[in-house]
Amino acid sequence: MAFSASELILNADGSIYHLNLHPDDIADTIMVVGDPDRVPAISRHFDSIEVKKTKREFVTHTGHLGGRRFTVLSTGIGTGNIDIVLNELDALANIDFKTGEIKEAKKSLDIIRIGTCGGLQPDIPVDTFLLSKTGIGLDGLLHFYDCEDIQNQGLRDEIEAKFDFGTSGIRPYVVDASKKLMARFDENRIRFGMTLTNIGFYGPQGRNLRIAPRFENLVGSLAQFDFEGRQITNLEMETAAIYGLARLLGHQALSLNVVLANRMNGQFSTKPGESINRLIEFSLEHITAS
Ligand SMILES: O=P(O)(O)O[C@H]1O[C@H](CO)[C@@H](O)[C@H]1O
Ligand SMILES: O=c1cc[nH]c(=O)[nH]1
Repeated sequence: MAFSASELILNADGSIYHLNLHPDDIADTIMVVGDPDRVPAISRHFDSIEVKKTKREFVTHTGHLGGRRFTVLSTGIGTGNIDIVLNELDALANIDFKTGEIKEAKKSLDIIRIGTCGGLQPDIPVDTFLLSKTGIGLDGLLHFYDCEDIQNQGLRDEIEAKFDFGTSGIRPYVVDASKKLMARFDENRIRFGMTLTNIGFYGPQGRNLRIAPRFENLVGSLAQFDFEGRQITNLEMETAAIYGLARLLGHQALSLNVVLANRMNGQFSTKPGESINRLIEFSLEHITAS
């Protein structure tokens, strides 16, 4: 049955509502970044750029590099936007916009985040590259979907047992990265870790400028969590939702982040632009290797 106009929303030119893209505008490998300015910082490495489209914070460039087609797309900040981006990317890949029906043969996209984060462990210096083996979401997005079966349930149960979020209603969800994409980064220039995704940058990441966070020493207790020798390494605002929605929709996802803040020793990178450019070059080297 075809989707109604209120569910699969297309613009007058037939493009998808928020991303402003047509199905042909995206490649099968998509790099997602938070900051719209990071899109040209990546596409400047392409041999050619074929598509440039923008709507709100969603900037998309599609082009070729080393004979292969890639898309880079900005999500803006937060998991609310990830809900839009992942659902609309999947619609572009797997719904026929002419008939409004789901295609019989499904396409699986490779979705790779290239982002920034705060580090949680004292021995992970600023400017380190981190690959998220697992995303832990405290933001709640995934609970609006039937998500039990795709979770790392053992780790989720341990987190639920160790952290008491009281009557706040916060319920963690835990999803692993794509093993296929992770295998491309098996080398010692990037550290593998567990990433905690939350709904904000200040209180939800335990920062206290002028409003005291509800949970005292959230960052300290997250840093001390240990599950079979694995620790929570970093905090940011998208990874767990990307992992969860990608898995639910049948796509492969991986998140790579550079540490800009070390929350344990109070440091912030003195060269954030340079660090993110280094992560871009490192990521492209691996993403474009066949
Ligand atoms: O640099 P990006 O990719 O935006 O990622 C991080 O930076 C933003 C906060 O400053 C959040 O989106 C967080 O996840
Ligand atoms: O501390 C930080 C740094 C970058 N991005 C985040 O979400 N948190």
